[in-house]
Amino acid sequence: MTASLPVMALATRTSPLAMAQALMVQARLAAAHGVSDAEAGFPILGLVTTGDQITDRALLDAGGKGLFTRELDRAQLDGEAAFAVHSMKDVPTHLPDGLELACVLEREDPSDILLTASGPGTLKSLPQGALIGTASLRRQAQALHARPDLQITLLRGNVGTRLQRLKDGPIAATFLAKAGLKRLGRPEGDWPGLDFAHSLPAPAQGAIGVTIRSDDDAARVALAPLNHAPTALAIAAERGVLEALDGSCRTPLAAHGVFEGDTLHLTAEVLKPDGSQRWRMNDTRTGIDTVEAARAFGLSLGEALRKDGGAAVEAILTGTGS
Ligand SMILES: NCc1[nH]cc(CCC(=O)O)c1CC(=O)O
Repeated sequence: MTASLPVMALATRTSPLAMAQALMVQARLAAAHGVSDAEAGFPILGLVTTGDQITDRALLDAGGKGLFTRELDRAQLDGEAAFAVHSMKDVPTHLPDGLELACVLEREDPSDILLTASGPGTLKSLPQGALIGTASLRRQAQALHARPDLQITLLRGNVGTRLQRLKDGPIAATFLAKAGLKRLGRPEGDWPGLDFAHSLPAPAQGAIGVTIRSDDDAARVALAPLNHAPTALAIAAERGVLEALDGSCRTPLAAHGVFEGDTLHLTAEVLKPDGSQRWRMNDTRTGIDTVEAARAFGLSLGEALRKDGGAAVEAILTGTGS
């Protein structure tokens, strides 16, 4: 490379996890293009998003999609940043006009872990009636499906805050994505992940993506060596499930895709928020090699699940169910 590469900024949220992820992308860009001063070639632009400023209520009550992405989108469209680095789990299925997903890094372990003050927990190991802190409808519903005796309360905040809350009581446990803990270099990142039988991850959990402006060919070319095709295809399928089943982030749903050889295995699930019912389906496809084909696979599995769930699932999707 490429003394000719223009300086291209990376927009990111300012949370410790978002910053760690932006630094990963920055380092990989610098390595891929032989840039010795990564921060000079690919400076990081930290932005506070609407979602970051909401701490006192469940995100689902805050309204609107893309609470964690809007300000990053704007920075890209305004030309302040060539790239925005995202946890793909937080990115709405439809990007704003003028932006596109240009690269997805190889996925980290997508599983959830159950954090307790005394170490790794499992849904089975929790005491009768234990109080779980979470802001995630999916995790709430999955926990209650496995353990109807559990109690749920709202808990948000970074890992340190949450650990302190667990120590203070009365909250016994909280769920976190293993990928985030690993990227923060926390020892809990090496704890065993929860079994997908009860704790199927959110669509795209564990995957980092980078968006660009659709007209920015230099940015697209710069990112190409960072893309991991099996991850990009797996999360496109998972996000297809999301697209078929949810417009609102108010649906407890999970999806996981993984390749075995050239066969993509996809599992999708919807639950009642109170965990009293769960619908799960899986399917496989061979030879999927475009994001469009992967999305179509996900859409079809999501639609099949929707059909299978009938009026009960429809009531959950429209928010009229319990
Ligand atoms: N909802 C916030 C969020 N978005 C992405 C991650 C973790 C990292 C990832 O999934 O890539 C987290 C934290 C968590 O759920 O524990």
